[in-house]
Amino acid sequence: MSASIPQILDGKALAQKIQLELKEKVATLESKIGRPPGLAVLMVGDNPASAVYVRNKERACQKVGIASLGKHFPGDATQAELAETIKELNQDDRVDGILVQLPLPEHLDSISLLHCIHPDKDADGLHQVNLGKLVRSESGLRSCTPAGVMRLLQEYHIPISGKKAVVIGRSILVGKPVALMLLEQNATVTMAHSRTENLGAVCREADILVAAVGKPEMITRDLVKPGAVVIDVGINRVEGKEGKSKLVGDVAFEEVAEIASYITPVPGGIGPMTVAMLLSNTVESYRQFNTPDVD
Ligand SMILES: Nc1nc2c(c(=O)[nH]1)N[C@@H](CN(C=O)c1ccc(C(=O)N[C@@H](CCC(=O)O)C(=O)O)cc1)CN2
Repeated sequence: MSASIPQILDGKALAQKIQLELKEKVATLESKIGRPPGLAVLMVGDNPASAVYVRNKERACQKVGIASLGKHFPGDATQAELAETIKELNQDDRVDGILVQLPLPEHLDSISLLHCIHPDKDADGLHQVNLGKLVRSESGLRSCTPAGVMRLLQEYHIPISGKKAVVIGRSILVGKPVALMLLEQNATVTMAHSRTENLGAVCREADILVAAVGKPEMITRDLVKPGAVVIDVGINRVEGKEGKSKLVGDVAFEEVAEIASYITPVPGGIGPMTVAMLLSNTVESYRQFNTPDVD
């Protein structure tokens, strides 16, 4: 099946809708709980992209009524300093969600810091307990970008059960959890990566193709089955016209859009959904651990 007019999966619009719903939920819960939900984003150093994402998260928190209780550390902050701060935030009753903005400077061990976060406050869903729950299909906090992908597919009523899904990329942040979430919805999932032989043939099998490789416009038209649903998780800053920088995904959007049935844009696709799912996780922890009798 080929599709000449692909439907754009509008993550920006859906993220705004989710934020409005969360705002109402927070207003209702706050009157019962007596304080707003709190999210602590920990940022280390001055990575310019991270600074943009952290600012986006703080602005989104403000819109929804979540208190931003984050901290910005200098680039030479130590592992012990960060671990200590996370332990304090674990004990802080004003804080419902904690996240460590990635990537961290190279001298820090991100995995062991992620594991310092209490699993109930793990707004990023990257703690081993929450990843383990995902493996078992138990309810728990789910990582934000993969959860955003699934929510977008759900919103557009895209069938998943029985479909062939190919995920390119095997990171803990995106590739592995999104593959598990697609599997949970009964897709037949293949994970492709840098060592995959005949990547083109593997990709062309996909009814749902998720690109999470971090290589600008690597997925070209010849790698996509006509009629496929194409989800672009990549966010790459490249040089555009007149030396100005621009954002592109891992998918060559213009040419792939000619044959896809649905496609996510960059910007405006999965990026805003990541932030929406972070807020949703924070509000869910706030609700769950402060109103055990409220459904
Ligand atoms: N602890 C985490 N670190 C990182 C994550 C994560 O989920 N948890 N993901 C990415 C960055 N990220 C969130 O932190 C993120 C990336 C992009 C966007 C976004 O809204 N993008 C916009 C464009 C924004 C721009 O102008 O650059 C879009 O795609 O429309 C939000 C969050 C790595 N680190």
